Amino acid sequence: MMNNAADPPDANGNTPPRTAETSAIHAEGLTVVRGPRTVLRALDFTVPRGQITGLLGPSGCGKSTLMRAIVGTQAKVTGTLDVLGRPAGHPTLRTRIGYVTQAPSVYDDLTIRQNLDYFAAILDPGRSASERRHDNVTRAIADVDLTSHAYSLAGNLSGGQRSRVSLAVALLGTPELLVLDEPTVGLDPVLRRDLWNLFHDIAAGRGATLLISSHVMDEAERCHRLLLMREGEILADDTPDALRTRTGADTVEAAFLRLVDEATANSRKKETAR
Ligand SMILES: Nc1ncnc2c1ncn2[C@@H]1O[C@H](COP(=O)(O)OP(=O)(O)OP(=O)(O)O)[C@@H](O)[C@H]1O
Repeated sequence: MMNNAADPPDANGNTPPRTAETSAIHAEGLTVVRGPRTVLRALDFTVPRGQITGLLGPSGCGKSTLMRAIVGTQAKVTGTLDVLGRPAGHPTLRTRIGYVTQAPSVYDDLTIRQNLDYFAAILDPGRSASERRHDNVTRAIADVDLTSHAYSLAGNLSGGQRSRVSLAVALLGTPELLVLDEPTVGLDPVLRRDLWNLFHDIAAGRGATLLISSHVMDEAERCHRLLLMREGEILADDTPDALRTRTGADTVEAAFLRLVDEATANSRKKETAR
């Protein structure tokens, strides 16, 4: 069962601002079991609003599972997981969150505009909404800088353009939270840089919160905050600067490796003490 976090009054009896107002995501003791395995183990973390938080860690550490829990599509989730002030999976969150999975659903035999028209019709159905849908589709295509390709078949696009179509789909409902699962995978350095600039424009321009996973550590440097994961646990929840300072490392990658070594040494010590 998931429960909803409530903030207790402070020493003066005042109720502090609800976590929902200051954070986009708040987790306490978040645990996910998949098949026979506990894939996420009692995670505690907060993702602030209006910033880009990077979710980084090696393949298989549980990034996608965590994202699925946040967007409400993951089974066997226990602990507290609040998203935009509601328990994850709450029906009112559907239009407030944009989610792009690792295997984006872009139809190759439709144009960019037709792809977006299709998803807009699912999100905002009915004849009376057709003008609003048209405007939203035009805006989402412009947001990802694909206006000049709007009538190109998706099958003829480059990898970077396809990623931007998926992002446009996620932007259709003007979501407050964007959850992007490895959006830059397989892209060359120039396209990756362009996409990251776009993420920053979205965060700054709309005050949206972005949670972006990656296993490429140099992308960590582009985030406001980082959640570093390893084997279903969070190793660090901090800014890139604070992480480098705390570990005495020059890069986030080196900081991550030091934290991994520390965690391994600690678990060895615990095993020897048993
Ligand atoms: N249906 C399942 N049953 C059991 N275990 C699963 C299932 N799906 C995934 N897992 C395991 O859960 C762990 C976390 O998977 P997840 O996809 O969340 O990792 P990830 O960090 O997103 O990896 P990647 O970067 O490769 O996508 C992995 O060890 C995986 O083997």
